[in-house]
Amino acid sequence: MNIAKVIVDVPASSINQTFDYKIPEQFQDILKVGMRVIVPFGPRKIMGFVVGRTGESSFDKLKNISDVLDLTPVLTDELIGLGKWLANQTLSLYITAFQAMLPQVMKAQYKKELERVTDGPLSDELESFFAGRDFVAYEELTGSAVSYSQIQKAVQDGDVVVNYLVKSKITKKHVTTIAPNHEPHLLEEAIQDLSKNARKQKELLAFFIDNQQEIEQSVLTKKFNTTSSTVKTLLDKELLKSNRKEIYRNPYDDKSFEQTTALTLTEQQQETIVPIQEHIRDEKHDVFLIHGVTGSGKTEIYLQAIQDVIEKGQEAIVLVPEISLTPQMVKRFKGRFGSNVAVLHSALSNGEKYDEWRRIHRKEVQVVVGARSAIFAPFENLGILIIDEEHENSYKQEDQPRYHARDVAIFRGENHRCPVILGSATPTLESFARAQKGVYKLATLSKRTNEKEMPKVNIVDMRNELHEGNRSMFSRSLKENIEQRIQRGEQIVLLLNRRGYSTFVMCRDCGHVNECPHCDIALTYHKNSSQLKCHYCSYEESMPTNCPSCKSDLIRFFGTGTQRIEESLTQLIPEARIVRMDVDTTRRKGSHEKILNQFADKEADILLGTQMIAKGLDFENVTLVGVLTADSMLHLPDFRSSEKTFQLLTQVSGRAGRHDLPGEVIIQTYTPEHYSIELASNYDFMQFYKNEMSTRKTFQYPPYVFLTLITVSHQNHVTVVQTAQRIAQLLLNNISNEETVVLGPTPSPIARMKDRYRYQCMIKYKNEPNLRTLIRKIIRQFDDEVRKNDLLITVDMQPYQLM
Ligand SMILES: Nc1ncnc2c1ncn2[C@@H]1O[C@H](COP(=O)(O)OP(=O)(O)OP(=O)(O)O)[C@@H](O)[C@H]1O
Ligand SMILES: [Zn+2]
Ligand SMILES: [Zn+2]
Repeated sequence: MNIAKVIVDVPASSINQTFDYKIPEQFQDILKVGMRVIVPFGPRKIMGFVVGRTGESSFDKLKNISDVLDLTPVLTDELIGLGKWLANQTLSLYITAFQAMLPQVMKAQYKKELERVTDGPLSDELESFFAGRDFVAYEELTGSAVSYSQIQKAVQDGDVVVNYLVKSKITKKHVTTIAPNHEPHLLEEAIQDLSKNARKQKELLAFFIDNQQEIEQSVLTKKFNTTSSTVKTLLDKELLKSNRKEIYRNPYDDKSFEQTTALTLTEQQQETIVPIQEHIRDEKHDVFLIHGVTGSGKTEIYLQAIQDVIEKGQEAIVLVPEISLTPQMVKRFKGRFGSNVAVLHSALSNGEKYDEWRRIHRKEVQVVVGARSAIFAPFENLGILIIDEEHENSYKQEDQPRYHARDVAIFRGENHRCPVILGSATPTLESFARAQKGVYKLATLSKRTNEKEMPKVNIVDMRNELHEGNRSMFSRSLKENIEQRIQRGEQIVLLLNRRGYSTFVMCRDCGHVNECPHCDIALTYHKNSSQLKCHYCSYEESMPTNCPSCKSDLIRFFGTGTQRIEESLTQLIPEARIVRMDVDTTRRKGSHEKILNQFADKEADILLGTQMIAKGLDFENVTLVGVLTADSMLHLPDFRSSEKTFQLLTQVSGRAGRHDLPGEVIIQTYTPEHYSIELASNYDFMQFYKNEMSTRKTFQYPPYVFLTLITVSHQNHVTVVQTAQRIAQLLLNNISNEETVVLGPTPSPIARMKDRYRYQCMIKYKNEPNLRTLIRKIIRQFDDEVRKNDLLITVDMQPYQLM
């Protein structure tokens, strides 16, 4: 078995297969499947994953593995299988799938360097380039006096060689600790011997006479307001000793979480958890959909099911949407399971993510709570997988591999023979339809745990407000209610539904709109910097004073940003204390938490924000929720826009009256008669489900059909159109079912992005078993153009973002 099968780090479909390498003598005992290795590939050395070992190969003249990067496998057998499945499901490359399962820092970095291998003289330019060094980074060539042809010649002559290096980015964090090296009485003597001037040295020694334990060097120097050189002097004299050790970057101080214990479950919770517990006990797989209203105690069910799993010695993965990975959610898991929990989300630094991953990899924790990619946690004995807020779009990755975490969870649940739990107050139509058919097991929690009524929802028709002369963003009723709550010392959550909205700049005379020169989209106005920015390609320009088209100075910005709402709210209700939460105010690390703490400490009356305030938050003093414009999302070119509106309104309403004080919700809208708004105000999920299902049936959208989206992009408009047409034709000629529909090619909703034109084809089908094979075959025909001509073809087997 001295041959390794390796998936190499070359992202090209022609290389998407295993390559055989000989395992040299010195690695034969240590090399295991799932480890990363360095292998020669053409003239280069690159990273690869070992996915198998074998005794024979159909190739002779195998090259040797150059080096082994890991001491223990980073991919388990299960994850290797999962990676292959994922690549096939999403039509991506094996290497891309494997890399998606590991922390970012484990991706290899490649570097080229030039090495001087002759002692003899080189040309003058080369001598001064090497300047006495044997190795020089390849990048230094640019800007030097040496031409590429000179280098080429030196390489041909054998004077210089090009080395290809594989570097791993991984950094481990170390701390240095200091401890006394002698008994206290000896330190006492040492103090006597020190010169008068060595005041700091004496202080340090005196400290260690009383404290025999080790202390971090940085803590020590800070405590005595001194530098590391003082410490070094004492180390040199061997009075103190130092120790360097590796530590984990732990973004959470586990001790600071108040411990909680299991609550006595309500009757509905009990009915829900029993079958889940049976599945855990019997090691049986099934998917459970918990449809539970906001505040019905879904999280408590997760916690108690996980407790069972832990006691069995097994492991649990919990996915929560990125934006609800708030300190509140983390607190609930850390509060119950303490340091047995690893947390993975995007606000962590790459180093922190890597350290959390290693705690999982080394089996130092049994629970991981995280965003989408935490579904790949390298546990080997899973007892449960949970996806909270299963309707959230962030579970779908919008980049290769374009997977949905729900599918991965179910795949792993089958592997490990354990239950998968999907929870939501507003399940997706897809999941709910499966539960109705009995594919998933449905559990319903219709009541809040405290038996409180759901907050009453009032709809305000903003057209009436306009008729009666109120042109502000705030209806009279919302204004009065806000004032009343402030007087009572209660708090308010205000949601600005900003999707599909932006603050764009338009000329009032000629209607000119400032657009990005590289993308087909209006620029967004940013007040702080007085800049216009593109949200797709980060192009910027300063706010013009005159219209670029007609020179009029009546150029103004339109639309509604949270910042503007805050300003007009302050004018309207001067006594209101407002905290704002949106992408601008939460960019810095920790700011999210700071804003929420401020609000929890009642330093503000109003929490004003975008989607990110709609879920997960639980503040007992919030008695009013206001939605400023419920319909801004309804008219987007997306068949899910009604569903998303219903979900958002239901979620945000759930923030009110969660505790003793009764809650109320005010929804402002221009289309009060729309069923998703009306039914959300009655918390009528079932009716919404029925209405929406019949719409989907009429227009043939999921869950009645499957969709596949193929997008083509290129700088040249003609190339894009022709390629898209050819793809559409090939699809039409080869599909097997006459019910299958190929739509397009049509320009994508954003028809140009970053100077690239975009066209798309949509395939709607019920039964097309060979579609993946067919698409792979079609795309392979464009391989050359993709490689040489910078053509881009992307396939999404389960599109969510139709923009
Ligand atoms: N059995 C119980 N007895 C008493 N209180 C409970 C019980 N279960 C949950 N709670 C409390 O009820 C509140 C709501 O529960 P939880 O947050 O678990 O609900 P949820 O369904 O996850 O809510 P949401 O979907 O709105 O986030 C929490 O404050 C929780 O501590
Ligand atoms: Zn103009
Ligand atoms: Zn742009």
